[in-house]
Amino acid sequence: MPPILLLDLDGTLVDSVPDLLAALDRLLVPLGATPFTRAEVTAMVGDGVPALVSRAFAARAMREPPEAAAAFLADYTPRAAELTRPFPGIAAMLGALSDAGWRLAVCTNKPEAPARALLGSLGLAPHLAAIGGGDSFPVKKPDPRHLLATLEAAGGRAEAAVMLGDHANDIDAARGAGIPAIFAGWGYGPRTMAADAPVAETPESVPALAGALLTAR
Ligand SMILES: O=C(O)COP(=O)(O)O
Ligand SMILES: [Mg+2]
Repeated sequence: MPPILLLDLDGTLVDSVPDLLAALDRLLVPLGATPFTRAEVTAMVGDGVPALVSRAFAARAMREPPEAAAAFLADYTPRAAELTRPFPGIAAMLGALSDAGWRLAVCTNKPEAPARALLGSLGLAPHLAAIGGGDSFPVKKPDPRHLLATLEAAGGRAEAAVMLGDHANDIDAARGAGIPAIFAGWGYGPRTMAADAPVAETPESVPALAGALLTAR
């Protein structure tokens, strides 16, 4: 059984805020909202698309139409990779982990369709044994069962797994699943979200840190 690294997507593998911001502007500006800033949207990411859309309407003190999240998703999904790119060092990190014998899987609160579209467009999908989206299972992070279901889909076991993420949802889900976590210091979450998890300052430092967490178990 190879070790498996569970990877968060938004704010960990990719800088997706530019496309999320553009899609929010396409939805809300025609309704009268002022455009969003990067800092605003960065703070709204982490709990999936319905939460993102609700937070955006709330931030502009606007009533959210019932079909808003579905409209956002229909527009965003085919355009999720227009401005979104992997953070510097991510491709090399995935290559180094594969070379070191790690199996890789994405566990994201982003819905599965845009997650797959994005990972495919950016050429990252071939590295992955599974993609567990925010709507792939009945639960999502911080529920530990989202990690465990993704692990099962990837053919991994919690005893040989490590989680890498940039949000309290990632750290809490990993703790609940009994899986050691690494906090992505380059991502969107403030450092306080790391809680007691070790912080990787760069993707380059992840393979050694993940290896140390695995052998420390
Ligand atoms: O879509 C979100 O809000 C967060 O996605 P993530 O779990 O990949 O960070
Ligand atoms: Mg994230």
